Amino acid sequence: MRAGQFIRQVEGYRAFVPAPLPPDPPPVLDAETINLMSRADRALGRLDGVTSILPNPDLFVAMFVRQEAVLSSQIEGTQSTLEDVLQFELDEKGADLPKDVGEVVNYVNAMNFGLGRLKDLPLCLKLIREIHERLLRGVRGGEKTPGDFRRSQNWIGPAGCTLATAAFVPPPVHQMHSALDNLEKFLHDDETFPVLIHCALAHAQFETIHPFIDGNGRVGRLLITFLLCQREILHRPLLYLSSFLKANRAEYYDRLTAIRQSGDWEGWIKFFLRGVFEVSQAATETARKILALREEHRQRVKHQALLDYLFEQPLVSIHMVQQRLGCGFPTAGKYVEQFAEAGILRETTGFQRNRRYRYDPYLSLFESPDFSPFTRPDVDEGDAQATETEAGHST
Ligand SMILES: Nc1ncnc2c1ncn2[C@@H]1O[C@H](COP(=O)(O)OP(=O)(O)OP(=O)(O)O)[C@@H](O)[C@H]1O
Repeated sequence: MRAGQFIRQVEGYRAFVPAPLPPDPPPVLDAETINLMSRADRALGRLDGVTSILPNPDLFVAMFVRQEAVLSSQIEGTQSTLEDVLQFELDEKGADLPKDVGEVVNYVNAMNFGLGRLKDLPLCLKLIREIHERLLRGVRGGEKTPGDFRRSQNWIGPAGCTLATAAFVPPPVHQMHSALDNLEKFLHDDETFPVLIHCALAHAQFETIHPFIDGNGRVGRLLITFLLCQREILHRPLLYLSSFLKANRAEYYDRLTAIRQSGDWEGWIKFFLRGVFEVSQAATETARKILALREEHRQRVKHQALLDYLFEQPLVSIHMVQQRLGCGFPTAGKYVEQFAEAGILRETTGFQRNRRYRYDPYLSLFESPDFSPFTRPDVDEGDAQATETEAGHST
């Protein structure tokens, strides 16, 4: 078959062994696909463009990465919010924080680590393992050999299913290694396909290989962003598909399944391109709103360095402001008070000491439905039940 073969194992179950990439015959790029690709390319270009005109783009990337990390961990129904993550960064001892906030913080660290490594290492299996190690260190799945490819058979399916009843059994370990070697070669091939098709193929193949006991979804999504940055399509890591994949989870899983069952690479590619377009549009819109907000608030306050800092860290204490601005505590307190009077900061504790302030207008941009506009009434948590999967592994 075009995408690979289901091979019966001596134990009785059937594992899927993917065919090497690129697909043979290659994906048919019909008129619809070419249109979708052109729309997605343009939207990505606009996103890259809008960030390049921001006075200090790195300030904004940080919020996108945090938001992505929250959404990414919520794909498996975890509970962190963006505010939890910011709170954690403010004070690691926050008592009421959900346990999985560590998972989100790891995601941010893994993203930054990977981007740093890409400066001197191509996207390869070694780097993928290093990213996985950082992603799972001390969190959900952390007991499952962070940084190591699996040494046993795993499977995907409804909670409690077995190898025999799994929705999907990835390749056995031996074939997994050959498939990974082929994927690595494919990652280095920047000539055969337009970059977005290349990303679509690489992501799906990675999920099919499922080379880790846990964390395959998170690493597979990071792969897309890393590929786009490495190929300099994006100059900053500003495309995150988690919100789209979460909102369309049932279709996402069905499209991956259709590649294996009927070799339908084309359907997957269209779905992926639609995601890139929608996510890029939404991110561009948010970047524009942030830019407008910044301009508006620049008029209201004198201390621009503090304003810049708030775009990076929208929950602050006076102590943090003092450290960042390198001024005395009373001076920092005075600036913060001015920002509160200007309606930019809001005190959240009600205490006299150890006060915390929140940059409400900025955070609300990330909380608004426009930021993740993909949730549809027909694709909610309940709806995903039929196809929701959980990875398992033999011991
Ligand atoms: N039927 C399926 N066929 C192929 N891949 C699937 C299927 N169902 C789920 N997947 C992939 O497996 C991923 C989940 O794998 P795993 O649990 O190892 O990753 P995770 O990072 O822990 O979870 P998540 O992606 O939910 O955050 C999904 O994100 C999806 O990419």
